[in-house]
Amino acid sequence: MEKQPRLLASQLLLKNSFFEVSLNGVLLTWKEIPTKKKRVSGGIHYPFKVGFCFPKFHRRGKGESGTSHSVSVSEILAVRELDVDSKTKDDGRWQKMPQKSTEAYPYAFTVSYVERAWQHRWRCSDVTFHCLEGALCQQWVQTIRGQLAALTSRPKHLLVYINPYGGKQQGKCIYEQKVAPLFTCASISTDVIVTEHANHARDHLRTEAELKQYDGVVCVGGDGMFSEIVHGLVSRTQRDNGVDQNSPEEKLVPCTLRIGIIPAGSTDCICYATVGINDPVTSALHIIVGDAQPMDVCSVHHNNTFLRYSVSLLGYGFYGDVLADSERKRWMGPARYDFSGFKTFLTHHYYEGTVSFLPATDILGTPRDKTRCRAGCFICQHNGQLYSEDAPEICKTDPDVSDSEYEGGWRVIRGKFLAINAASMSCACPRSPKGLSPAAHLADGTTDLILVRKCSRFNFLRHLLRHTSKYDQFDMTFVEVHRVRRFHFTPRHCQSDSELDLRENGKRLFSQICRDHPACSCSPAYSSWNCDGEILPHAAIEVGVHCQLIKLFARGIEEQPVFEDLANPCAI
Ligand SMILES: CCCCCCCCCCCCC/C=C/[C@@H](O)[C@H](COP(=O)(O)O)NC(C)=O
Ligand SMILES: Nc1ncnc2c1ncn2[C@@H]1O[C@H](COP(=O)(O)OP(=O)(O)O)[C@@H](O)[C@H]1O
Ligand SMILES: [Ca+2]
Repeated sequence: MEKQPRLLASQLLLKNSFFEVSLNGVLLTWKEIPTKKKRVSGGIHYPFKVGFCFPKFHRRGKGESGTSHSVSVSEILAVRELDVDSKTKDDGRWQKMPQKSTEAYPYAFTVSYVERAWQHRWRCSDVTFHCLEGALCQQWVQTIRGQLAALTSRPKHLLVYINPYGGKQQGKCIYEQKVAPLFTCASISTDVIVTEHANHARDHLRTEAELKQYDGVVCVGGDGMFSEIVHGLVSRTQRDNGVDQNSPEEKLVPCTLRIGIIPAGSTDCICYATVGINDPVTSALHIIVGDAQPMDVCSVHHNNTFLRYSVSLLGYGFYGDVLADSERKRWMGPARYDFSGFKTFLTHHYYEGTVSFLPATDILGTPRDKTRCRAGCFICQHNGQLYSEDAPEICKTDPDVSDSEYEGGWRVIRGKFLAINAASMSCACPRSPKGLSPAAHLADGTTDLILVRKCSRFNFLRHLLRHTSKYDQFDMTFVEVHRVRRFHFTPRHCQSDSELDLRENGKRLFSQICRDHPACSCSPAYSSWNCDGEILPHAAIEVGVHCQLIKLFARGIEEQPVFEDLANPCAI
């Protein structure tokens, strides 16, 4: 096969203007040639001259010499030659072209590329260049294709799971109308499974799927569906490597396949916090360009028995109660969380228990930082390396808290809590764009443990509302936050091993008591844990963070200085 040059430059026609079009292996650039200088090079290409430095991302500008655009080759989705025969056809696109141009420049190719739109959205744009000669047109197509083929991080074959009942039950339609056409455009082949029941995707991944043939797994659904994929992939990887998930101390083996999330759920917090928006087209484009974002995963155990993994929120008290209540209202769709949230806020239950945790003192960053985890995050890179070197788990003690004790580097806090939340990442979502722990990191090997102690309804409301404003939700006397590597929780009235199953017995018991005593303002002894949108069957749990156990087709939220909220920490 003829070797294609890496550098290519020609004068080509775009709409009704001539452009200097060049490709240098990194960027495709087209720059308008001022009208009076318009001429046709007749397809001669010449060595590319780099006279100025292009910015990293696609950019459009208008200088004295006309508009100029540049697109990173890594963000080109596809290139296709326009069929010469079709050019004579009477289709709308060609009708808009002046007759003279189409006749004079009968060969054309179209480049589809990523364009950045508002609020972290990505869109697919097309640009069509017209040439005088077929050979030149083909050379452009071949050269661009060659450079795309050299991008080894791009997936070619994907396994797709669709939850048809997630969110507003639009999963199938979203995939077919918005995502599949983009995959086809980028020559990605897929095997699609529409799930027939809960845990279908998890069990298929864990036992049946022939994973070797795929470059990634895509889930179309919400956080619960993503959680299924994580459980399937992580369990499969541990089984294949002979690792016992039941041992809380075991170091888990990272998964090699990346996971893509096409948001079609109710909260979509994992998608939102890793891409910056819950938008199916944006997510599809991140998959196509082959992005990779490592992520921490928490393992949750009860008495040395594995319960579940968590990637976003582990919440006891408020968020556990919201989830437990909302599960009975699935028919409401995403609005069930607003309804149950309001109801749970009014019940204002607190729960007694002991939280012990191993602070992550040997890392960069704290939960009160003003800096945020963003694309290319330095803290995640730094702490990730720290963990990969098997750093010893020795932590300094902090002598500053009256009701806490130290036990071998662990801190122990007993109290009455309205909420205990562990956020392994910010948990930003459309309801709270800054999230439960705005400074948490996606891949630093820690989780932010937020303890909200018993306080008045008014104060709790202030705390909740601060999740939706620029004010610091941790800057309140009844709230504390710790960046930890492990933690345990034991409810005060903890039962022995043959402990009651919370869902079956505990809830019934306490709701019964309260129904029998409607005037009683006491709180039930147990809440439940909300683990990425699933209820855990036990209240007493042990949690450990596994640094960068999985990878997503994402890159973290890209900086957008214009939209950045430089929060003023003044309290209301
Ligand atoms: C009175 C105003 C209150 C505003 C409080 C806003 C805080 C919102 C923070 C939400 C953090 C959600 C973390 C993600 C949890 C998901 O895993 C879970 C399951 O999501 P899914 O149904 O699978 O999409 N959703 C919920 C609400 O528990
Ligand atoms: N075909 C199916 N039928 C019923 N439940 C399913 C199906 N596929 C997946 N699920 C379950 O639906 C739950 C919610 O899915 P998810 O996609 O997260 O939507 P939502 O964000 O609305 O909760 C998940 O726990 C998942 O296990
Ligand atoms: Ca983390």
